[in-house]
Amino acid sequence: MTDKRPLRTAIRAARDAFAAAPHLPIGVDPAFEALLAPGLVVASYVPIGSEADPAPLERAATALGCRLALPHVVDRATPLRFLRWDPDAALGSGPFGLSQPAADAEPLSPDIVLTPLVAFDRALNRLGQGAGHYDRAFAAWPGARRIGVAWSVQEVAAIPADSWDVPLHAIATEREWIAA
Ligand SMILES: Nc1nc2c(c(=O)[nH]1)N(C=O)[C@@H](CNc1ccc(C(=O)N[C@@H](CCC(=O)O)C(=O)O)cc1)CN2
Ligand SMILES: Nc1ncnc2c1ncn2[C@@H]1O[C@H](COP(=O)(O)OP(=O)(O)OP(=O)(O)O)[C@@H](O)[C@H]1O
Repeated sequence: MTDKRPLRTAIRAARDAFAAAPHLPIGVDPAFEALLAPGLVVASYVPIGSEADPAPLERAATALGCRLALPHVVDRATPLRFLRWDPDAALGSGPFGLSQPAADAEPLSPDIVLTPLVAFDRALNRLGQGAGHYDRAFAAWPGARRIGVAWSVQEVAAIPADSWDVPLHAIATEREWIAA
């Protein structure tokens, strides 16, 4: 397996520089809206640092009657859970600087997973934080649509993929919707 750490370091730096300058928000493509329907569970995330902000996609989802969930993590080793998120409810603080619902919020099974990432390629491979939280969630909910959310500068020529890496169905950036 290739060492993914140098790539993470380089792309995090590019992401920090991008986010520090004026930029467009993440776009809401009609192909994303076409996935939405009343009652579906859309798992989103609260960005940390310079991560892409999925808020425009969350607004599209709630406008079309979807319910929102957020990941809840305990530590690197424990699989994440998706817990119900009422956008009016206060969030607590979790590990890694995360904001997340209280541990006793209702667990939900996601239909669509808005997925944070460090780097992506045009073959829809994704590189994450290295804890395997999303790779394990994708294995646990194979029926969910996996939508990466990223700034365009996070694109690389090719992600070194491992056997457990699960490709995304599409990626939303501030410039384009990338799908197979
Ligand atoms: N916003 C957000 N929420 C998320 C994730 C994520 O990547 N982004 N996760 C994705 O799995 C899960 C949390 N898992 C995480 C696992 C490891 C690290 C981590 O090692 N962070 C680095 C700093 C990263 C940076 O500088 O950008 C660290 O703490 O050293 C973060 C989150 C669920 N929620
Ligand atoms: N389905 C799985 N079941 C158990 N462990 C897994 C699974 N998928 C990945 N892992 C473990 O997670 C660890 C991290 O993997 P990797 O470096 O590919 O994470 P990543 O691409 O940064 O993704 P993530 O955002 O999901 O953390 C690896 O040690 C791997 O063994």
